[in-house]
Amino acid sequence: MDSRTKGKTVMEVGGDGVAVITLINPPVNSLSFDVLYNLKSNYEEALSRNDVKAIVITGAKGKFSGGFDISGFSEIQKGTMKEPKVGFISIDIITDLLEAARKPSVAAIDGLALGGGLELSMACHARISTPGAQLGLPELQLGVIPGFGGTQRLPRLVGLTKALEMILTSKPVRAEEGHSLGLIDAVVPSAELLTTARRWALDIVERRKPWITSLLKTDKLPPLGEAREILKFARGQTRKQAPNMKHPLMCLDALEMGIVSGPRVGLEKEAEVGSQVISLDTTKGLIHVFFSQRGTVKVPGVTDRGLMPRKIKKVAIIGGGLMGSGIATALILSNYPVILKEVNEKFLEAGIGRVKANLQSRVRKGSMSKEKFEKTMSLLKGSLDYESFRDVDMVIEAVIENISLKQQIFADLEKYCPQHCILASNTSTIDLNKIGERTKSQDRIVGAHFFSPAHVMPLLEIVRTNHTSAQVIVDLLDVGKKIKKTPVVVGNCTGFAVNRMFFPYTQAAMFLVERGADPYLIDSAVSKFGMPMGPFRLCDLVGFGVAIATATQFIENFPERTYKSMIIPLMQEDKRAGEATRKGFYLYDDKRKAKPDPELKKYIEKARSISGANVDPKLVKLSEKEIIEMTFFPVVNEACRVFAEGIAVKAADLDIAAIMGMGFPPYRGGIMFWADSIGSKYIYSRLDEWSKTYGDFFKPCAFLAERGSKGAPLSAPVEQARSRL
Ligand SMILES: CCC[C@H](O)CC(=O)SCCNC(=O)CCNC(=O)[C@H](O)C(C)(C)COP(=O)([O-])OP(=O)([O-])OC[C@H]1O[C@@H](n2cnc3c(N)ncnc32)[C@H](O)[C@@H]1OP(=O)([O-])[O-]
Repeated sequence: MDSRTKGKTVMEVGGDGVAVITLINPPVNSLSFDVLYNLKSNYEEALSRNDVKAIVITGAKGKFSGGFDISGFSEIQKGTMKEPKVGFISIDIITDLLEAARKPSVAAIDGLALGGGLELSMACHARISTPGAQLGLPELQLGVIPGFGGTQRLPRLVGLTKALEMILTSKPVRAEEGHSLGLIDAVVPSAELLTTARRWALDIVERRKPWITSLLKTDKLPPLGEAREILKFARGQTRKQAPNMKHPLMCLDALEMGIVSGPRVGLEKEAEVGSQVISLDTTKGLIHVFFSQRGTVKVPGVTDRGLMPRKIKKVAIIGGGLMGSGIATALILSNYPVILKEVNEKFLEAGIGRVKANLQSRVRKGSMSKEKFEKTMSLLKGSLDYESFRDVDMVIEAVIENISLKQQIFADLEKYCPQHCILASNTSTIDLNKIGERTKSQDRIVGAHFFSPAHVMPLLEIVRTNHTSAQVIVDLLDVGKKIKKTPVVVGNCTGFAVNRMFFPYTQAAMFLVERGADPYLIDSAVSKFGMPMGPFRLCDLVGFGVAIATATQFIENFPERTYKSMIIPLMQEDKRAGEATRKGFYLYDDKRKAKPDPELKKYIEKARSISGANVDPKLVKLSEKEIIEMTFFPVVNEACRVFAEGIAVKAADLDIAAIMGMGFPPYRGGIMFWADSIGSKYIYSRLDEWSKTYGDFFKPCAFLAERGSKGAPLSAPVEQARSRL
């Protein structure tokens, strides 16, 4: 392969008259323009050769194709690549050359056919797949739409309702389901895939199998009136679930056009819309997230040293509380044998009970069988001492945030665990150097910061100190992957990356309320912006105990920029501590439904009188845009500090940390990406102005001041960061 080209296809013509075209573009045989143009010329050759009767398309190394090369979208967005004529790939090549050819084609699908990969296969005249292969159109998840004919062919092959489900949820189906849906013609073992596909192709030539043109099928489509109703419902749902995104509705437009005016017009509409969506801001954000998420496991100086992860055969967890039991659940779900240690029988029983309950809820929902439940639970053993720790490869401490307790635990661990054992702490705020102060094992001490509930939340902050060895990080990255978490490697400091960003967010909200802003309007504006809930609803959910404990750590460590509000402590004093007590910023009914509480005013007024703050008429009447700026620009400011200090190595890691740890909307690309879309100059000027009026909480950090003064992007690499790593 030429080093400048991205992928290719090769064609081999067999003595049976079947030309096998193989897509080759590791690792997932994505359809780059090079692959697509190669495919076109192979196809033209196959059609012109007299010794070719039929064509089979397949992918190299057990994968059909992961779809269009997503980096192509980024290049089109940046203007470094020119988009081909609208419809050139989907109409000229895939429809007019491939599907309308006078020689039949069969797709031989191994492993996966996603996005453009599945679309290419749907233009073939039959599809043979191996068991378990994944088939899907996940384009909406990336902010684009199925643009190689998927909006037209999928409903014609599987019916409108199923096609909408697959497209709108971006979820793939397995080959077996694909077979029952009519998407796949036969499922055969891997070893028989090519021979079956070849034979099938020749059978089509000989008219022993039907020659099906997916685009012209109509039998699975509902009558027009019914189709319109189904689409209307889908639009309503989409508007509700993704109110800030245009591309899903644009995708539905293309789909509807094909049903109402015929597939050719539908294809044209799809091509037109497909080209338009590439430049949407939300699409830019989602594509950035796709690559950033995969980039978190690439840690300079760690993962580029050729280290192989060691096998972790057994894990011990200390503490069976909410976090410890959640972590244990995540591990046994991925087949790691786990020892759960507690201080007494009662706590141990409660911890194991929590793990059980976590799994039972899966059984209740039907996502886990009873047998699997028993098998998974059998991986968990309880313990009251360290004797069983003698052969563990990793320990995760998850006890309460108490430094001396943690120091004692780590000193004990050093005595009982084998020399190679990784000693991890799930602390969310405490300095890891302090935790390991009483050991000589600093090189194997690392933070494994999970988010609650640990078996559900997708993020794992891996915290390294100056002493943590690269091998330990590589090992933990591997565990993270196996338990299906997105790991982000960060440096050691109070709050690490996520909690440091979270803190100014809630503080800004408290500040605004003390100055007269309406908390419910703040929550509503923040939810509309795309957060799963506003800061006040979130405080209620997390509970005021946690909020106060975190605040204490921040006040101690960053006093100069902490806004000290008494609202939460005052409510806590009155035993309203959030959702668990049914009262916090909201009142909660039996079904945990939140409703505003007029009594809240009383606490706000009291807090205001303690802090000496005055109602500020300007802040009482903030627009939604201003609310977003005043709550999120302080977050950007803190993210800049985290980046400048080298706590995060890449700005993109902070984007992922914000999305997966805080719930920042992915279609805004993450905190730094979003900030850059607004511009450092503007953010700096707003914070600077507020800091002059309202104090140091808003004061822009030196990094932001420097970049803001030049209007430079905040996400550009830090040249000489005072790296703590
Ligand atoms: C006009 C166009 C119309 C068309 O309808 C649009 C599309 O098809 S849109 C596309 C619709 N398709 C999709 O949305 C599918 C997107 N992909 C996936 O969902 C998963 O990657 C997949 C399930 C395939 C493999 O999961 P896994 O085994 O956990 O592995 P992994 O996830 O870690 O990825 C390994 C490496 O492959 C890379 N890479 C992967 N796919 C692509 C791609 N299409 N392109 C480029 N690169 C891609 C990925 O970046 C990573 O690179 P690196 O340098 O090693 O970091």
